[in-house]
Order: sequence, then structure tokens, then C-alpha cells
Amino acid sequence: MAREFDLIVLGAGAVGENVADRARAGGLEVAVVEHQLVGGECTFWACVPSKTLLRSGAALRDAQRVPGAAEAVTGTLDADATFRRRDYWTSDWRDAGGVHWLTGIGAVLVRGHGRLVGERRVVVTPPDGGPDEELVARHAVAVCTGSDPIIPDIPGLADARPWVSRDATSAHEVPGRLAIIGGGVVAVEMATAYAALGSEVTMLVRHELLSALEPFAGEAVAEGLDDLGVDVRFGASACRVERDASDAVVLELDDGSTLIADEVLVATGRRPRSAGIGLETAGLEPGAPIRVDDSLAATAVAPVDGAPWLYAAGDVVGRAEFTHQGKYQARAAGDVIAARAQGRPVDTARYGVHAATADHTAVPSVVFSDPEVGSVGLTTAEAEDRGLAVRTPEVPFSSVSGAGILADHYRGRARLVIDAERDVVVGATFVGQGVAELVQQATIAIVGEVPVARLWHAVPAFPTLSEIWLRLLEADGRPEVRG
Ligand SMILES: Cc1cc2nc3c(=O)[nH]c(=O)nc-3n(C[C@H](O)[C@H](O)[C@H](O)COP(=O)(O)OP(=O)(O)OC[C@H]3O[C@@H](n4cnc5c(N)ncnc54)[C@H](O)[C@@H]3O)c2cc1C
Ligand SMILES: NC(=O)c1ccc[n+]([C@@H]2O[C@H](COP(=O)([O-])OP(=O)(O)OC[C@H]3O[C@@H](n4cnc5c(N)ncnc54)[C@H](O)[C@@H]3O)[C@@H](O)[C@H]2O)c1
Repeated sequence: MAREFDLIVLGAGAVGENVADRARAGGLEVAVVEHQLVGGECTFWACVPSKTLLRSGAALRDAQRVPGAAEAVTGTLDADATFRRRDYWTSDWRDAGGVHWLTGIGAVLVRGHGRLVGERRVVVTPPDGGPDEELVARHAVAVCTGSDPIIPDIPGLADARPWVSRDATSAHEVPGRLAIIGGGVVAVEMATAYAALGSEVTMLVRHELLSALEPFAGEAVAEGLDDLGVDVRFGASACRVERDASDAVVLELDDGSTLIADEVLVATGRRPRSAGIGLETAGLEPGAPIRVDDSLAATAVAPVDGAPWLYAAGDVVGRAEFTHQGKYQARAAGDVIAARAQGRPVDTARYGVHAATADHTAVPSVVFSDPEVGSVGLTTAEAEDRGLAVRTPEVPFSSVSGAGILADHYRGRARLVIDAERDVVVGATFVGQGVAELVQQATIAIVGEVPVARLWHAVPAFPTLSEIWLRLLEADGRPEVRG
């Protein structure tokens, strides 16, 4: 007899865990299927290990920028201690804590590889080779299976044992020479981390750095990487890669030159992990992102008894590949699944409790490079593509005493994107040391649709980095008294 649950969640990453949590809070019986570690990519191979690796270097540089402290920190980074701290934060890649939490909320963990075999039916293949088990969902299945790195089709690359992000974040040795293919977030953060740990880093960047962000962000990060000794080669691509007899990686570049490294990290984007999970049995395309509405219900799957039954959230939907945004989707999904199952009211209106509206308006992100890049909402180009008339005040952080006190020779800039018609902020970008904590202020301004004239009354404390808000407003101009 198949075990029955109200909801079956495929994948116990941060997103699957949060769908389960909200659905349990709503009173549903929930099974969560996981074939690897409860906690997923973010906990074990992505956000947490990458940020702990980056933090040691950032702390050292922060001290080196303040006379008095600088004289006290004259050594280089201790790689072993940095790795040990990372190992602590990843619990040595053991998921007992995640399992304890998941079972503590009353969800049932089913270990194994899950796949859909039809409407509200999932088959799980256990890791130990035991017999498959069928699970039946009374109400819904939520697919939260995440994403995989893309390895580009460069001759020899796949056979050259390239690093992907998991290798970079879980390494216990610092490669002498590290080549990185890509100029996105993973490439920039890992270049920053490994340069600080002592690697000689070369980045092969086809176009610009961090191309999804305001152009001044990538330009500042390129300068910062240069300061760290990273060789950023723009317009450079590898056309053939191989491991030679001495175990070195030899990269032939399209300008005819050769680059030799001990490891090559491929950081060229990710694709949804949606193949091999039976999506075709629900009429969806394996390998493609699962398209969802704002209540996270799959748009191409017909409802049963008037209610959607297939939901998806997190990286697998391809709307915003960030843990925090996936968890936001998960909260809406878990709540709406429970509400629909129990016939309670559902609010999927704009910014309703069951709608992931902010996916379209206010996705925050921080790139933990040096300088950091914090951003939320629309870039200038995105706003213009949406047909908005915008004002874009932009100021350097040198205009703020708090920045100068934080660090000597502080470098950074900030820009707001203001919808001129509605007079509200729709985007913000901050570049500089310690700007990560400024992003939430902008997120609140955007989601709250706070009129710019009212922002003048949100007075930043002196002398903090937040005074950049005042400088941005001054650059935008004092509001006129409307007659
Ligand atoms: C190097 C790196 C650094 C990052 N840093 C940040 C950061 O600082 N901040 C941030 O917000 N985001 C960051 N991200 C992005 C973030 O890691 C992802 O957005 C997040 O992990 C997505 O969560 P998820 O639950 O959708 O997927 P995952 O975390 O991948 O979880 C999916 C889970 O499903 C399981 N699974 C998959 N298929 C099956 C199946 N068929 N059966 C059973 N189980 C299955 C997997 O084993 C996994 O546990 C980073 C990404 C990378 C690569
Ligand atoms: N701090 C954070 O929040 C954080 C950190 C790391 C990753 N992430 C998430 O993980 C996702 C994946 O990161 P990523 O850096 O792999 O992807 P990305 O999309 O940010 O960058 C991919 C880079 O690879 C380049 N590229 C693509 N194909 C290529 C090819 N064939 N040859 C050479 N270069 C090529 C692109 O031009 C781009 O520079 C991000 O979108 C982000 O959402 C977030």
C-alpha cells in the first residue's frame, strides 16, 4: 500500500524545507524526499561555504584599511584556519542538524531519488538499492529540486576534471594557480576568495563582469580584483582544455595563447534540475524551468477538482536563483497549498500573502566581492526596457563621512532608479565595503512604494554608510511644494 500524505515535497534544500514548514504550520501531513543532504546546495556547497571562505579575507582587508588596526595585522591569511571555519559552518557535510529540524516540524523525511509517475504520485528509489516506494499526495506535489552547473561545450573541458562551484567551496587546499571561466557571481566571488587565500587567479571573461547588474558595479569589481592581484582577461575564451601528464590544466585561448593552471573552475551559469524527475508524466518538459504563477502553481498543469496540484519553487523555476527569494516563494507556496487543501481563503492579489509578487519587483542580491555589490529591483536598463521614465541619481561614497571613517581611501558608488511618474524607487545599487546591509532599506522602499518625498523624512544616523540615502536624495533634488 502506497503511503499517503497531503503534500509531497521533492528536494530538501532551503526551499523544500520552507514549503514543508509552512504546509506543516497550516496543518498538512507532509513528506519530503531528499536524495542527498537535507539542507541542499546553499548549506553545504553554495552560500554558506562560499561566504565563510570570503569572510576571512574580507576581515583582514577591513583591518588593513584602518591605521592602528593595520599595524596589528601584518601577516597573510591562514588558509587552514579559514577552511576549518568553513568546515564548521558546513557541519563537515553532515546533515544531522537539518534532519533534526525537519523531523522536529513534524515532516516525514523519505531518503532517496524521487520522481513523478503521474498525477499526485511520486516514486522514490532509496539510496541503498532497496525497492522503490510509491507515495501518494492527497493534495499537492511541490518540486524544489534546485539547479545544476552548466559545463560549456569546450573541447576537452569535461575530461580535464574541471572544478565546478561545489569543488571550489569544499576544497581543502589552495591551488597555486586557479583559472576561472566566467564573469558572473560565482566567478567573481571565488576569484576574490582564492586570491585572498594565496592562489594566482586568472579569469577568462567573454564580456563584462556581473553583466546582470548596473555597469558601474562590474567596473568597480574589476578594479578591486586587480588590486587583489587577479588577472582579469576580458574578451578571452578557452577553445581547448586538457590535463597534461604533470596534472596541470592547459587552456588554449582563442587569441592563440596558452594558460596553465593547477585547477580550472567553470562558473558559467546554472540550469534547472528538472530532468529525470518524471515531469513528462505531468505534460512538462524535462530539463526546462517549471513555469509557475505567482502562487507557485505550475501554469501548464491542469488543476484537479478545481485546485492546482503541481507546485514548484526555488532554482528549478528559474525566476530568481537566490536562497532568500526561493524561501520567499516557498512560504507563499506552503501557505497556499494548505489554504487550498482546507478550503480557506486564498489571497493571490499583488502583494497578497499567497503571491510571490516581489519576484517581479524587488529581488535583492549581494555579491560578496571587494568592493561588495548590493542591489535590489530594476537596473536602469531594465526599467527603461519596461518603458518607465526614470531618474537615476548616482553619488560616490566619498560624500559620506561614515564611509571615510569605516576605511581609509574608501571607494564606492550608489545609484537609485526612480520611476519618475509614480515618484517611487524601483531599483538601487550600492558598491563598496560593507554595503550589503544597505540593501534591505532599499527593498523596503521599493516594496512599500514609499514616495520619494517621504524618504526625505527617513533621516540616516550620522556617521553611518546609510547617509548615502541623503546624498542620493540631494542628487535627485529637494521636492517642490505642489501649488
Ligand atoms: C557558489 C554559489 C554561491 C551562492 N551564494 C548564494 C548566496 O550567498 N546567497 C543566495 O541567496 N544564494 C546563493 N546562491 C544560490 C543558492 O545556492 C540557490 O539559489 C539555492 O540553493 C536554491 O535552493 P533550492 O532549494 O531551490 O535548491 P537546492 O539547494 O539545490 O536544493 C534542492 C535539493 O533537492 C534535492 N533533489 C534534487 N532532485 C531530487 C530528486 N529527484 N529526489 C530527491 N531529492 C532531490 C537535492 O539533493 C537538493 O538537496 C549561490 C549559489 C552558488 C552555486
Ligand atoms: N552572492 C550570491 O547571491 C550568489 C553567489 C553565487 C551564485 N549565486 C547564484 O548562482 C547563480 C549562478 O552563478 P554563476 O556565476 O554560475 O552564473 P551567472 O549567470 O551569474 O554568470 C555566468 C557567467 O558565465 C559566462 N558564460 C556563460 N557561458 C559561457 C561560456 N560558454 N564561456 C565563457 N563564459 C560563459 C557569462 O557571460 C557570465 O559571465 C547566479 O545567477 C546567482 O543567482 C548567487
